[in-house]
Amino acid sequence: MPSATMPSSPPRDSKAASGSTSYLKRNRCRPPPLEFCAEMNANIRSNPNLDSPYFDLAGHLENRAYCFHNIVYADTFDQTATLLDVGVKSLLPDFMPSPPVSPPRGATFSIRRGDDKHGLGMFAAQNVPVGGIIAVERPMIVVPYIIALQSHAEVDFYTALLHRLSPDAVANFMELANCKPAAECDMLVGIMRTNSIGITLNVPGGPHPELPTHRGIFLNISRCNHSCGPNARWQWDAASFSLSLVALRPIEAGDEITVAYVPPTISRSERRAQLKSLYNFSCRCEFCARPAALTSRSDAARTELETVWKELPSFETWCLNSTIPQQALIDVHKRAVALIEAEGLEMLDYGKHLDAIAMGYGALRDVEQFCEWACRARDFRPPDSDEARVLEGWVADPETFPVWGWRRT
Ligand SMILES: C[S@@+](CC[C@H](N)C(=O)[O-])C[C@H]1O[C@@H](n2cnc3c(N)ncnc32)[C@H](O)[C@@H]1O
Repeated sequence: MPSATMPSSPPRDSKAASGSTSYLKRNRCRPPPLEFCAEMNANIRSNPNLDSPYFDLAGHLENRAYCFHNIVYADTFDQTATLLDVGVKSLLPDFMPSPPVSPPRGATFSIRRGDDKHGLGMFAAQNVPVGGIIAVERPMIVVPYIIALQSHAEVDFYTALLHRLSPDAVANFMELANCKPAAECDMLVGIMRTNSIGITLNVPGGPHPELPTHRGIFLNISRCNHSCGPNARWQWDAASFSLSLVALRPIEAGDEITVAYVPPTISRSERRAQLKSLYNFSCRCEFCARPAALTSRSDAARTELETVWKELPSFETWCLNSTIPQQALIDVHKRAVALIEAEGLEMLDYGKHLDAIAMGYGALRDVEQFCEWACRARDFRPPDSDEARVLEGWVADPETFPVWGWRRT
């Protein structure tokens, strides 16, 4: 039953809003019932984001104590309300520094309704080049990815976290989408599950590799709808506690900005099943809407992209072993580039494939092809990035490429 009593106006000068911490009693972290542990263990072990194939809830809970804590920033008065493991909190700095990147001047996006009935979405307000920053945002709420208490307590945490934020922030949170039916969970839990984005904090996991992994709510970036061939990706910077939204393809003013909610290399039917179970929608992106005849080709292309790196010789091996055909490396990367472009999957190592092709031609002393592919690799990077500068230098003088002509013939 939905039961959240919303904090209508948390006092601005309250203890909560000042960033001080209040510790949850350790005895609340006692292991929950066995069936609950077994269910959590199975979920966490199979979650690729957590990389914890041996997760054990009881072990994770041992000595775990949480605190509420407001993160404050050097460059803004905004605050982030967090629920953190006490040990994790003790490792974070008092003030988070400014983000390493910032979006260009002027409005870069708007949040509005599109034509395709996905509810609200994020739309580009100006043209954005590949690698361009669309938005940079601090989270409003951060909680551990695994809150190691019984699920019925979750709503109490979210209510307490909202009490630590301004009334405007709370109102904005309450307007976020909720894809979960009331019978399944409380509204606050539904909003968290619909909108939170996985982030990793700058703390060691030690015996609990899942410990640094958290979920964050970002009021603007959480509005991005899903596409199975997204034109943008998230880039989390743990040092400044900021999330950037980066263009994967040139985006024109007015285009919808999309990200991938589920791994794009699984088949169309698996993607749709995951989206339905996690976010309760039937995907209507342009890739899902392709005619059925193209679906099996698309599934095969995505599977091939997932395995491509495993089947490749390393660049060094290819350089030094003349029995490996000259084109063996370059052709495989070119095929990957073609598949990525056809499937709209620039999020899958597109830049690394372009680099590898340029490097292959550099090792073969092919000036023309080297420059062509190094330019493509450069153009995929943000214009003022270190990577773009290095590639630019090689294009200007190919022989400065460190392994120029290394391929044995
Ligand atoms: C994180 S919210 C995204 C913002 C949301 N559209 C809103 O109005 O705030 C996720 C929800 O957006 C909708 N959505 C996102 N991508 C979609 C897609 N490709 N096809 C259909 N619905 C989509 C679904 O209702 C999903 O549960």
